Amino acid sequence: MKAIVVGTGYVGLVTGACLADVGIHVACIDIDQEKIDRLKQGILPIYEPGLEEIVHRNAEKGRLQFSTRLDEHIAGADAILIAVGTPPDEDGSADLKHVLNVADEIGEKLQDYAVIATKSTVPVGTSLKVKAAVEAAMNRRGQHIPFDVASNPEFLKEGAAVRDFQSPDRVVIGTESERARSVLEQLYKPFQLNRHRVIYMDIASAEMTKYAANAMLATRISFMNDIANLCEAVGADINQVRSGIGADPRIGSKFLYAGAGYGGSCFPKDVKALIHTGREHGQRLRLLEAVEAINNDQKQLLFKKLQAALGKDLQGKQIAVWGLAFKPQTDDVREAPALSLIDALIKAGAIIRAYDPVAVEEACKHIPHPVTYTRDEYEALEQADALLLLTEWPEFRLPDWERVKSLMRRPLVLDGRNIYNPAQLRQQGFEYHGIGIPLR
Ligand SMILES: NC(=O)c1ccc[n+]([C@@H]2O[C@H](COP(=O)([O-])OP(=O)(O)OC[C@H]3O[C@@H](n4cnc5c(N)ncnc54)[C@H](O)[C@@H]3O)[C@@H](O)[C@H]2O)c1
Ligand SMILES: O=c1ccn([C@@H]2O[C@H](COP(=O)(O)OP(=O)(O)O[C@H]3O[C@H](CO)[C@@H](O)[C@H](O)[C@H]3O)[C@@H](O)[C@H]2O)c(=O)[nH]1
Repeated sequence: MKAIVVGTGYVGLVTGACLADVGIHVACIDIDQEKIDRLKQGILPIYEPGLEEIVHRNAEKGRLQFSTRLDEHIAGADAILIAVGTPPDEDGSADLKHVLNVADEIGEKLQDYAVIATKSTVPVGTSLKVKAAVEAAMNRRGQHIPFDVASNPEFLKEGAAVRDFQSPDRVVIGTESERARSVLEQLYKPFQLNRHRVIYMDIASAEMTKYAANAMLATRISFMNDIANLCEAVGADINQVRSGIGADPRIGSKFLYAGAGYGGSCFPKDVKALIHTGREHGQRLRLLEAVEAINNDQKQLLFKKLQAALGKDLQGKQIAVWGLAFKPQTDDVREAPALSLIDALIKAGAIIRAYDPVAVEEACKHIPHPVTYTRDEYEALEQADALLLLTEWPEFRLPDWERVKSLMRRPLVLDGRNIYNPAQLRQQGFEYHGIGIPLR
């Protein structure tokens, strides 16, 4: 089989590499010449556990190619997967220009039958727009090559992307064509070894499934953050409450962690886009409006906690930040709580020393302010008035607390991911604040 993946970012590169790894011939296409040149030299644009080895192995075998030229690879492709970005437009809607540009290019270059499947997260109706754009481009060149469109949303999580792709909970395929269904069935067949389910549905439902899944997960997080803040006010402990409710199989124990708010390239943008779709159709999604508002507040919660502990004026205060990525095991800082918090702190006159095991390079691109990035977590603590833990990297879990205390000016710990034991830290002389953890 031969597949083309257009867009070689988090989704495209993981998809291309994992498909090549089961023997499919894959060409990963991107418009970013530098990204493609580096990939050809074996340099990956992202940090994702396990990915580099798969890319290198399959590139060496010649099964995985990288190019900016769709026309040079399109002949004989059974499936063309669109995996370009769909960033939020000014009004919150998903910007489809990259997806439709790709559709247009496919229409110009297609030589024989292929299934054109959209893996990007796109609003209901986009696959039909893709179809129309491909047809329009073919009309312009006066040729009619048969093709089908399908919606094939991706559910991988960053930091566990390879595992999620190779062993998915489900693969959703939305198509109205038997031929397309059979091509995509073949494409994903090698992964059925991993007990996953392929769920077929109509195109609109597949497109909606992706947004509904992310919106549901974001809702759980905002719900827990709201309850956490109440726990703190009434003297209850969100961690104990989480264990208590998560034991009910109707609720389940996953995705119930209170914290400094959800970030990443998906939840914030997809919740926004779904709210926008609702408005467009006269169906206000009031629950999701609240989910978004709670999350925006939650991202500033540690700022308020810091002011409560150190006083309103943060001018000249030295703040150590542990973790910049929006979650562990990734270098992605898009919409990371660390970004908005550092912005607010610097505007308030605070001085930041930050450490992250892999995300510093990305953070530098996104944080316009002067921040001192340190070589390890201890260096960030020198003369600090407070430590903010923002990403639960494994290496932050068991620090040498005596050393931490000796380096800091004031032993104040604000744990934005609830990874530390409050009683133990308080016993060791720290002032500890978590999210939804009683003050004493
Ligand atoms: N990142 C995730 O964890 C994740 C998971 C599931 C779904 N998604 C969705 O998948 C889509 C892609 O997300 P991502 O994080 O991989 O994006 P990304 O920004 O990492 O990568 C997108 C790539 O597309 C390329 N591109 C843009 N226009 C192009 C064109 N016309 N031709 C060829 N390449 C082009 C860009 O240069 C970039 O390399 C989005 O819709 C996102 O919502 C993302
Ligand atoms: O209990 C939890 C779980 C997660 N988070 C936060 O939620 C954000 C998103 O985490 P996660 O979902 O693990 O990462 P993503 O890589 O953004 O993955 C989500 O977004 C992808 C893109 O659409 C989907 O494919 C995935 O299924 C979906 O989990 C991060 O900031 C986490 O810190 C919490 O605060 N509490």
